[in-house]
Amino acid sequence: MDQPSNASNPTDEAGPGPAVHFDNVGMRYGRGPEVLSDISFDLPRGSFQFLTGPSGAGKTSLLRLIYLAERPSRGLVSLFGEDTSVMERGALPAFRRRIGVIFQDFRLLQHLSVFDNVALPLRVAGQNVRQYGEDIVELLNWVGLGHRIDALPPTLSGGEQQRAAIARAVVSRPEILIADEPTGNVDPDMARRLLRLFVELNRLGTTVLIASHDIALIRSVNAPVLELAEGRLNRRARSA
Ligand SMILES: Nc1ncnc2c1ncn2[C@@H]1O[C@H](COP(=O)(O)OP(=O)(O)OP(=O)(O)O)[C@@H](O)[C@H]1O
Repeated sequence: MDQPSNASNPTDEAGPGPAVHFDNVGMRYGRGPEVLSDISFDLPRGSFQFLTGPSGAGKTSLLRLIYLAERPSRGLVSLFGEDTSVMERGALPAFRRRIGVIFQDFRLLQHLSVFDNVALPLRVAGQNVRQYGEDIVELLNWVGLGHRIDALPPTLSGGEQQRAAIARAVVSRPEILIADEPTGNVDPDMARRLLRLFVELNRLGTTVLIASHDIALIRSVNAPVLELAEGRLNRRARSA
């Protein structure tokens, strides 16, 4: 069984507070009903946790709150000890750059090659991509895309697009990685390989939260499981 760090493991930009803190959070879309209610949990810096629950339970909505794509309708969401409700709009892009996200719909830029999609977070951070060329190729080999480096996303299978999105999310070693069903389109062997990548990233200090329905995947790592049901959280130390 893989053993993530789950220890407080501050990064260079460590300040006070956990990587993610939710206190009594509620969320609704527009004027609709609450899709998340009374959500309280912490992701300590350097921890690794799963988020599970049936379809419609609110997993994606919770990840969207962490990524600052949505605001809570009540309660407190703080990142790295900062209350997100008082963050100025102009500060959001810099915060988002500290978070690697694997979306369910991948969100690759269709006109850029696999390599350039994966290099994008480094470019945005002002890094010299040439310097990282070999690392990017190595990462693409690890996720089984070594032969598709120059391909455009519309020519890739769903599983290949998902792996390119994963490589893009981890390439800059973000402080937080949130992943929405990151192994939903790959076979069990590749799922285990991708999980090893997340565990390794966690060992290097990244706080990881993975939303997944995949019980076998969850059981293969010794990590806490946050379980959502109808927008509310039941915490379990481990999956059953
Ligand atoms: N943009 C939206 N506008 C209105 N309601 C939404 C929106 N997105 C999600 N919802 C609703 O919020 C609830 C939680 O959805 P969410 O996508 O967060 O669940 P989930 O656990 O991620 O589901 P799945 O496992 O199927 O991806 C559902 O009732 C859903 O219909």
